[in-house]
Amino acid sequence: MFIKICANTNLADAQLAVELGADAVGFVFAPSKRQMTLEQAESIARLLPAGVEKVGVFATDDPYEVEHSMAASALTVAQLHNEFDQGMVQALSGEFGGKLKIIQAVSYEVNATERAAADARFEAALRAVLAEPAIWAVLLDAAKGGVSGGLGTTFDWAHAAPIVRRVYASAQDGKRELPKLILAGGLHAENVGTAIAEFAPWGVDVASGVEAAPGRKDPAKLKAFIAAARDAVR
Ligand SMILES: O=C(O)c1ccccc1NCC(=O)[C@H](O)[C@H](O)COP(=O)(O)O
Repeated sequence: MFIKICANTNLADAQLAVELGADAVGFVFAPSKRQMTLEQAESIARLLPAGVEKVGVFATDDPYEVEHSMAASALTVAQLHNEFDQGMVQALSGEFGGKLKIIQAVSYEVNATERAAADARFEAALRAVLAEPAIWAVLLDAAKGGVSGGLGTTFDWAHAAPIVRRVYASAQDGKRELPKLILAGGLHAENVGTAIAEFAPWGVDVASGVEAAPGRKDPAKLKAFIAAARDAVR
């Protein structure tokens, strides 16, 4: 199980996540109460072990902003947290010779007034992302009123999981490996086992559920989350 601890804002938290067994740590460049500058993230990322993925989280439609940040830093993965833009993803991937690991977020709207229409949009977005070979992983997250990222909100897993399974099954043509599935959205130590049982994801991601306050990790929550995620797949 790949475990990403997102929205780090200081070296001590990122190092603790790594010591406790996180596979990836994230830094948010998107507008957020946990927003970092590239320079701040870089000063942390370059002190972390080589095997740990250092994820930059962007919400921009400018591929050059992402390209510049990724090329000039110790970051190893770009997470695109805005709506999927195939042209941007292909341009970005092309700049790195197809070697850049790109995570694309796809959000499930929790406050939909028209559930069927929201489901159709979610399904179409997921289908489009899975069809794009430049995507390394898709991150499922919750959205409220079209806003997503670090909300600490879960979504209706029992409703969404069959949609996700169906889209993955129909995208599978046996010719290439599909983007990996990373589950996010309101996860914490007490619910991550259930979430893993529902979706059988390749990885899980958390921000709010391991915090003492926005941008500051709670060591006990962090430890419990990583242990619970690992236990769920033993
Ligand atoms: O974490 C943020 O504040 C954030 C803000 C804007 C865009 C993305 C953001 N985070 C990206 C992540 O990968 C989070 O871990 C993910 O959204 C889950 O967050 P949470 O529900 O708080 O665990």
